[in-house]
Amino acid sequence: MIEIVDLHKTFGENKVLTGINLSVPAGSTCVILGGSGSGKTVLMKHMIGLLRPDSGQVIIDGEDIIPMGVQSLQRVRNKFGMVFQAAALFDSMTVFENVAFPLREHTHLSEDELYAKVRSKLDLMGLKREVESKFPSDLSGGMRKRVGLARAVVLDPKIVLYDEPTTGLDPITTDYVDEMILAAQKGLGVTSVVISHDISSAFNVGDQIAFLSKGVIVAHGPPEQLRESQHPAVKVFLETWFGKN
Ligand SMILES: Nc1ncnc2c1ncn2[C@@H]1O[C@H](COP(=O)(O)OP(=O)(O)OP(=O)(O)O)[C@@H](O)[C@H]1O
Repeated sequence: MIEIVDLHKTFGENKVLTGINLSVPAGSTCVILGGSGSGKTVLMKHMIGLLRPDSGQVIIDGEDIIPMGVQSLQRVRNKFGMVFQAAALFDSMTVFENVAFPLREHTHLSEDELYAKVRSKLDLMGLKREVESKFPSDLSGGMRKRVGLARAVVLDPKIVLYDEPTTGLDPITTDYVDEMILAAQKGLGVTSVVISHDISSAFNVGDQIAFLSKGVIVAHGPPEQLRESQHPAVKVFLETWFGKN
């Protein structure tokens, strides 16, 4: 579903990506793990065409998006749902209207159809009817995340990108969010890319983990395989978690 081929990106003197190769099969969840400033967000922005590389290819669902013009790029972007670190909900809208917003913008569904669609996504995220009329400020951080995720999948995207979905959350809420990511994968069959520096969460949700260090992916594979990696950057990073257990 996503194929990154020899991707390079430099900002001034700062060589951020120096030959990224990554393949994310349809229906799988790939976690991109790496330290602060290692280029995770820059890599994700290339996947939706928000940044243009110096060289390399970004192939989404069989199409290289790099040479694309604005219209074609927009068509490909419609295949994506995004979940940001801050849930980025509209504070002045109810939960229902937040989740309905992309449908009102991009479809011509009747109110009944729209309600059914919103309800099915809220169900998927375990959000009950009484939550629909609440405002984001009335919800806990974990609930806001779930509403954000319901909104991200309401247009039935093929791919969902999560930018540090568990940063700043307590361990129980983090587990909740992990479950929601898995629910979206299993319930909707989406392909997911999760940017994280949360090792526990990465091992919970990832079919594949790609470890980014100094502009390249130095280890990539199922979680158990990553744990065995002998790459020094991976070892040091994982020891901060597994070393304590
Ligand atoms: N638009 C930009 N212009 C110039 N430099 C940028 C730009 N975007 C990112 N960078 C630089 O690219 C590097 C990688 O940044 P990026 O945000 O991808 O890191 P990250 O791995 O997501 O880190 P974190 O986990 O802290 O969010 C940093 O040195 C950052 O300063």
